[in-house]
Amino acid sequence: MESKKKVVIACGGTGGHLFPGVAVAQEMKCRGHDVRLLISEKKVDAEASAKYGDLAFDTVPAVAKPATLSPKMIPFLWKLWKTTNQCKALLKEFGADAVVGMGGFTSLPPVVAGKKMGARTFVHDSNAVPGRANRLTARWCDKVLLGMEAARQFFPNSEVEITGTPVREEIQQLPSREEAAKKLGLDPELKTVLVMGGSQGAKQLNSLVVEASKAMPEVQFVHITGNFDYDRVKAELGDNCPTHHLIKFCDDMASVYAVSDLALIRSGASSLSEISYLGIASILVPYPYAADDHQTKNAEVFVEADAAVLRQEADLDAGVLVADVTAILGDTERLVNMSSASAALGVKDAATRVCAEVEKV
Ligand SMILES: CC(=O)N[C@H]1[C@@H](OP(=O)(O)OP(=O)(O)OC[C@H]2O[C@@H](n3ccc(=O)[nH]c3=O)[C@H](O)[C@@H]2O)O[C@H](CO)[C@@H](O)[C@@H]1O
Repeated sequence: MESKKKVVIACGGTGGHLFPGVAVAQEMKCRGHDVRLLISEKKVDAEASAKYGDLAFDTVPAVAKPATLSPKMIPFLWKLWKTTNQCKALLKEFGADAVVGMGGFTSLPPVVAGKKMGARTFVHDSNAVPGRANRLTARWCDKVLLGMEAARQFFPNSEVEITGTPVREEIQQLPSREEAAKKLGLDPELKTVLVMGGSQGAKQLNSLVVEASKAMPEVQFVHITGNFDYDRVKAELGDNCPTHHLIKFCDDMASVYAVSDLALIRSGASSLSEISYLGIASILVPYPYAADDHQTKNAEVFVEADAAVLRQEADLDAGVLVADVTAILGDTERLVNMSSASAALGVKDAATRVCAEVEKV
């Protein structure tokens, strides 16, 4: 084994940053290193980290960058400075050798603190168009680790390694379809569609799926609505849809993936890394307000590989959804081909690759 390292992984703000961070931490721990995860104080981070009691989490304030000319810029810079000092204290107490930032402005202060204290610094970006915080830190951090080749062009002056985006341990080892269906109260025999709107919610998409599913009673839906939209979607669905199952927040994605034949989801990078790891075909509906429209660019990678169908929310109605779902699930050869194309995009050893880079410290 490489010599034991003390590694801080900054991964707060959203599931899309937190779960790849957990995956890196799990692999680091397996390899005998000491790991601390820095997440934000947001409820979403508390909820998402709750089941990983064997990992050590610390919280730091969430830092979100306002528009450059906004008057909120001054309080932002003040908070950034204060949080960076807080991170410096945490890093010093832990004796960190390396800091890995998984993206977002919440991971900026820990990476800055790491740099100032002489630790090795890494940023990982999982999107086709990298986030702004990562583009900023990439200028001086030791190495930029990327989920997708498409993002390389944004870092012409950095040392770059394409590692793929790590996937949590439990998703690497799914239960059987029957076991998972039993756990979730589903029918393992029915063709099943996973619906997931991502961290920013998906009110319109949620409503369209409810309307579409009523026209496809032979298809089973596992629909993760997000905490905020659950009651509204439940009311829209009514009581007569036994094949449409709603989940507020899912802490057992492994079971959900194990029963899913098709994913109808946003194109957030972590969800994409998971469905490609597992070889699941998809209909992708990018979050329309994502920074630099990066979810469309993420989705395009999957569409170009014939692993997915891309639908912009503005062009979507229930009829289009019914047609897409029926066409894919009704054509076994197409479903198998899309699933294989999805699997070909998955990077099975992404966590190992990230750890191997950090171990070079
Ligand atoms: C709106 C927005 O800008 N979102 C961004 C955010 O990800 P965001 O968190 O929105 O979405 P992602 O698809 O990247 O990640 C969602 C993660 O949460 C998990 N999950 C989801 C629901 C649930 O109930 N339980 C659960 O465990 C999924 O399995 C997945 O691991 O950061 C990503 C990584 O930079 C970006 O690609 C996304 O575009």
